[in-house]
Amino acid sequence: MDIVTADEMRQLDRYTIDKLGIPALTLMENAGRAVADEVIKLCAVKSRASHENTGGTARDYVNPIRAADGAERFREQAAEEAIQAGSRELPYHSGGIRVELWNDGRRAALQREHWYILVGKGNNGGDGLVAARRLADAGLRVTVVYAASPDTLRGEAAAGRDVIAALGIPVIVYGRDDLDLRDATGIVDALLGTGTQGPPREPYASLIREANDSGAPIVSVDVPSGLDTDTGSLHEYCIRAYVTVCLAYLKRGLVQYPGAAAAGDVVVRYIGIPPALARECGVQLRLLTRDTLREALNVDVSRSRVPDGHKGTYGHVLVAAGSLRMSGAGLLAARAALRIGSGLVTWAVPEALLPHVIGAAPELILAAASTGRDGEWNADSADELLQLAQARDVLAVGPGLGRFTGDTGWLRCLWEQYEGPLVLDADALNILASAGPELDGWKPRGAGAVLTPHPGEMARLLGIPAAEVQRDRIAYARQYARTRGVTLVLKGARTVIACPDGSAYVNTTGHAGMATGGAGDVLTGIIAGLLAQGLNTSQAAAFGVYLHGIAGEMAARHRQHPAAVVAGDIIEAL
Ligand SMILES: NC(=O)C1=CN([C@@H]2O[C@H](COP(=O)(O)OP(=O)(O)OC[C@H]3O[C@@H](n4cnc5c(N)ncnc54)[C@H](O)[C@@H]3O)[C@@H](O)[C@H]2O)[C@@H](O)CC1
Ligand SMILES: [K+]
Repeated sequence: MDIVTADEMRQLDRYTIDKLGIPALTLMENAGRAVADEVIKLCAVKSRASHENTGGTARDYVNPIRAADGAERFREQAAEEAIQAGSRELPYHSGGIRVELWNDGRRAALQREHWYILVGKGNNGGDGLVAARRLADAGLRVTVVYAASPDTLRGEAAAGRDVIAALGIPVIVYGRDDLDLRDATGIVDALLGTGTQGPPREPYASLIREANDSGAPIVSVDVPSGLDTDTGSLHEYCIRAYVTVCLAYLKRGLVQYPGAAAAGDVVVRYIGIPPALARECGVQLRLLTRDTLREALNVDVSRSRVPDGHKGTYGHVLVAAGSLRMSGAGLLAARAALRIGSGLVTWAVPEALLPHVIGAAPELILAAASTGRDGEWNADSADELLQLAQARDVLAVGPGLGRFTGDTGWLRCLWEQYEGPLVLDADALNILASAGPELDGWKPRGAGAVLTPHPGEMARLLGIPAAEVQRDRIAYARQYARTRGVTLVLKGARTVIACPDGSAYVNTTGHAGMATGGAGDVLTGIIAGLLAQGLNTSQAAAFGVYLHGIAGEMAARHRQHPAAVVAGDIIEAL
């Protein structure tokens, strides 16, 4: 699934209308139909909820986990339906008549619904007007609320306005007529879409506040009004949607927090814009799903092993991590590299640490590196590590490393002289950050490097505040990956994987329970282990992040609560 900016969406709209000749009105009709479909589905959930459990809300019946990885689940569900629809078994051949209008049983429930359709003056409002008409046809009570005088609507939206008037659907003009949303059983937010410029101005801001305060479930058209479509940050006034019906392609703001939370469940609907168009037009950002891994990244997600393989077939990882005070970080990374299927894993530690870790994981090969002051790492160990690394397929550096005198030169030596792929995490990233502009003089790496910063480390790498990184995670991750020629994994909810060629992926697996000490060290080990098994840096980073999240989900099920998950559980779930 492709993810676009508002600007890219406008270009794709224009191309579809001007070059392919699909009329704008057709796109708008499809968009409005998609919105009306979701409203009717929501009404069905609500009526089932009140039937099954008086006092329950619709929210109780929608699995909240869907919000976290909803897009993929929805897609899988759609695929299942498509397979069923394509079944070769013919359902009947009686020559009977099937009437596919609104079925009467459902109509009775729908007649109890009163939905307010909040309409802005652009095309987002136009989509809302189509939805209003279709919902009225389905039997719902519908009131259209214009944010601005209906005379200001133009083009297709104006055509929608005229149909609403001709049908006699009740209309309120905000500011001119009284609005009371207390009897709303639901609200469609068609105020602002991808054409939004800056924070919502009046009267949009007040309408957004009133809609949120009403407590009625809100279905947003395309994006919640008040969301920054390109970054996922929220303006002061922003709709809190129950469902967002996103049109044609996912928008960036819907897949990054806090926008992802404001959007509720996101449903992406086809409206007539060819799905392949985004990629043909150069869009390089995708949601990370099994399909993406298979099709865009060419990853064998079934992880098949050759029947006559031996441990050499699956690679040898060298992990340089852990110190006297933080030996566990190195152990977690090394164990994860084993559990993901590496043939062999060597864990290198300062000599002083070695006696303490013997036997910690009998499957590991241990190697001693020369020890510095207080038993920590020493800059002299670079040559020893290079020696060890020569016979190994990947070098992972950083978890629990600590800082030491001469560490910049030490890391530069590994960066420039080790010929295999590198994975850098934690203190290795802090060393990079402190190298500052000196980095420009480091030789580019042939075999590539994967950097796995959390927002704080990313902020240090860029020399900007962490809050600024979080404001536009996708842009910062891509910019760094391109300029430094590395694969960058920006961790956090909805991890971003940015590749040196400009392509990038947004992950949806995992959960907030994985915000626990050592989870990042496990990810480092997973990525290193996948590299050792022959994946390239983009494949290993993307597949590693995806699997790490799935393992976290499995661990949460096993522990019966996300908060109970610890890093070691993620390794066991692998
Ligand atoms: N042909 C197309 O371009 C299609 C567009 N579609 C819909 O159209 C939307 C984009 O439509 P538009 O480009 O007309 O833009 P919008 O409908 O998102 O909003 C633009 C309108 O809002 C006003 N506005 C912008 N920023 C504002 C702010 N901060 N406060 C108050 N008012 C503000 C502008 O003056 C303009 O009138 C999409 O999100 C989608 O819902 C769909 O109908 C599919 C086809
Ligand atoms: K909207």
